[in-house]
Amino acid sequence: MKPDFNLTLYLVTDSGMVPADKTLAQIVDEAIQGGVTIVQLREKTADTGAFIALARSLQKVTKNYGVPLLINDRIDVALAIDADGVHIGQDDMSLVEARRILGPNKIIGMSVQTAAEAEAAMCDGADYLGIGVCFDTETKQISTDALRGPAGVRQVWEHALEVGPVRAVTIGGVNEYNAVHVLDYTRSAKGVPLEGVAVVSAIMAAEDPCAAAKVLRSQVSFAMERSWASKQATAYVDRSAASVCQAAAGVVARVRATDGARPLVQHMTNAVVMNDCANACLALGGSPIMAPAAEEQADLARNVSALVVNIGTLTSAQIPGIRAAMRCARLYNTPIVLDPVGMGISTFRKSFVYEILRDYGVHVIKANAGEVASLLGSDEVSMQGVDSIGAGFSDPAAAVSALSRRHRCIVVMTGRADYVSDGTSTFAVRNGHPMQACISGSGCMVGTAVATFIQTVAHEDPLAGALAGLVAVNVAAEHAAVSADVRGPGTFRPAFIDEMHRLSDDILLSEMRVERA
Ligand SMILES: Nc1ncnc2c1ncn2[C@@H]1O[C@H](COP(=O)(O)OP(=O)(O)OP(=O)(O)O)[C@@H](O)[C@H]1O
Ligand SMILES: Cc1ncsc1CCO
Repeated sequence: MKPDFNLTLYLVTDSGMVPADKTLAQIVDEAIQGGVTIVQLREKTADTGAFIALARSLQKVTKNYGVPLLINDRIDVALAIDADGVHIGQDDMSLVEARRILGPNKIIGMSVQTAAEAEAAMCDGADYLGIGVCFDTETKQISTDALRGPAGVRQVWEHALEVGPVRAVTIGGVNEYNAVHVLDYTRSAKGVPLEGVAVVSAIMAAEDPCAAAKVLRSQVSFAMERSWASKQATAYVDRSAASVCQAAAGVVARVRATDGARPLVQHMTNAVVMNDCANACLALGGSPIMAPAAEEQADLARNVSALVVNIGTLTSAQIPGIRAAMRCARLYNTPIVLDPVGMGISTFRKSFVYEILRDYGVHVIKANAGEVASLLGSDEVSMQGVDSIGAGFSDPAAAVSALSRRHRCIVVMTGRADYVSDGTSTFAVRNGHPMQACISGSGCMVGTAVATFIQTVAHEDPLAGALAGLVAVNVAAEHAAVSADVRGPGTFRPAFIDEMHRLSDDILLSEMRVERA
């Protein structure tokens, strides 16, 4: 009988990464203790005799734990040690040939980069697919025509699911920082996840392979059981406006009730709005920090409740800090709110936003209509600098829900009317005041407010968290605009902060104007 196998955490070995004071077998032993569920021995240069000896030494370890051992490429080595199976690439022996030699009781996996390769491998009887290359690595460079990043992996995976029953992992640059993003992002439209991730250097090159495997295993479990994408998969609920408003008011009540335990909101934001966003965060019940240095992100990240990434005044000097902040946020599963300010105005901004969405992923995109159009690759809405101009989308609800589905995140689109979507439920929000458009940064403050509130429900109900932030700011603006001492934008600005400070969940619930879109 073919052995049972579990693809949750798949280790591919690399002898070149073994330090002088250890053996490959020791590393594999430690990695299995940390949670590796299947091992592939990959040796590109070893002579046959040495390869077989190494395979035997690993087999002692894997057998001890009941973990399957697969041999990369070399069917002869697999036969010599009676391994559990083989993993073959597109340039190796054909799958049909391998199956003929190994028989029905061995596991045969195959590397695929395209939908056509996946389909062919399935038709030839592959037991699982290794879909890659997810991210470029030193050991594997993606071929120029292959699809890049988690979006490309998702496309291959969705096609494979249409072909028939299939099991798969993704491989290429996956590590403890991006595993949850990769697994969330690659879920099929119907929510079916890959079974796990395959890693090389994240474990092989780790100082402590057992600890590295433990973190990776817990990240995979998080993606399977606790992340919002995992819940979306089981409970795709189309919600009523009343229920989501109630939930949003509840979020505001929770944040404002936590005396002394304010959520720490880390901002990598623009120089124009930094001060306003810090004060808005405080007024709403959060605790702001603007810490841009790459060097301090690891120290800070453990205590951060939410991260805002706003590219309004992006410079290349800021990029390493933003990358470090996002990496750390991902490790702790901290919600990330992206404000792609003015992204359409330059290739510089656009390519950084694409990098963010590909390499880290975000929990919320907060953008005006021009920025949403740019993200969708649509020319329906134009920008002038950082402002969206014109009448907006003819079907704004379709635009936000398409963007939400594409990036598996909540989308908040601001403007005269605002729209919020989780890809299944989409709402129009009719609060706010034209005076908001007369001050710079009112959209950035929405991003801050979303981050301040979303942390309490980040992976439970991010739609309610995002809505809470949006309506809190907009209802405060309505109050501020009519206060006696406001005579124009200059006096509106401090009154706006005052009203954020005075806000209560009762006021919000009675004044929210939210409807299904
Ligand atoms: N005419 C309007 N009526 C009501 N509310 C408005 C109006 N214009 C903007 N707003 C509100 O102002 C906030 C910011 O929206 P806007 O689309 O102007 O953001 P933005 O372009 O990102 O702003 P900025 O770049 O200055 O931060 C949202 O909460 C929105 O509801
Ligand atoms: C005016 C301006 N320019 C870059 S960022 C910013 C603030 C509003 O987004």
